[in-house]
Amino acid sequence: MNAVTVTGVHKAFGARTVLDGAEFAVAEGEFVSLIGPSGCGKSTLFGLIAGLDSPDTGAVTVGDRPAAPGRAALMPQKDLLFPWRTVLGNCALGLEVQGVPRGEARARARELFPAFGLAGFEDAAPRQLSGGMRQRAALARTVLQGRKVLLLDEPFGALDSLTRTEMQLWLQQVWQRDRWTVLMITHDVREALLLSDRVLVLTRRPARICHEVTVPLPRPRGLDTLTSPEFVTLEKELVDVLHATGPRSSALPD
Ligand SMILES: Nc1ncnc2c1ncn2[C@@H]1O[C@H](COP(=O)(O)OP(=O)(O)OP(=O)(O)O)[C@@H](O)[C@H]1O
Repeated sequence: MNAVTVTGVHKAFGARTVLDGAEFAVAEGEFVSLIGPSGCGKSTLFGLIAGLDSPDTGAVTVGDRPAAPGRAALMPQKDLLFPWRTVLGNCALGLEVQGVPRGEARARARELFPAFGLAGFEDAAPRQLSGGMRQRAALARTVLQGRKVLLLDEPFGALDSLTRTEMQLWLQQVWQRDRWTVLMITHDVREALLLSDRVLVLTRRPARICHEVTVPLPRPRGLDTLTSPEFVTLEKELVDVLHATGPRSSALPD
């Protein structure tokens, strides 16, 4: 069974059509990246899969049921850690909102801290964390919600390139251990290829999927993967497709 199925989805906000026939499926345990021009509708698509909004026409299913809040866990672009809660309190928040008693929620969150590189920072305030640690905390909070599907909206977009590479390798490692189904939005072709089983390219707005790349590179992938001939060939293919999707950003007004 597919973990996510998007079928013939159209979505408009007023006169602005954002998605026009978006269609794809993600298998259980698969890591798929979405890449496309700025403003083309990627976050809108995530909102539909997270059940925060509905398509005008078409269907979105998560597992065997229509998308609805609580079926997929969304990690938004900004980490949204509450400054007045400790790191542990922030990570446990999703569980507490689901009604898990506070002590149990915190105990379950605490278990993740070593693998997420946060051990020793349980009682710290979010402002005491580095950018990479904040993103790992936000991801821990997302994972702790216990959903089968994770929607990661540019999780490393704000990080410097060294931290970003470290985080990519770390994410691959925890994903290989736990095999969540992941859909990740990124603007970074190398990040998409390094982490994904498949990369889907969206057109500029109104968006649909215009290209798909399967990434057959063996895992675990490391820094040497980035310079392998297979990787470089796929990178060129994706860059060429992205350039062909249109010269102007979809974020510009109509
Ligand atoms: N709730 C809304 N009401 C009106 N317009 C919206 C709404 N949400 C998104 N849009 C518009 O839909 C378009 C797509 O936005 P979206 O955030 O999905 O793009 P994106 O591909 O995720 O962008 P980026 O790559 O820059 O993050 C934009 O033109 C945006 O202004």
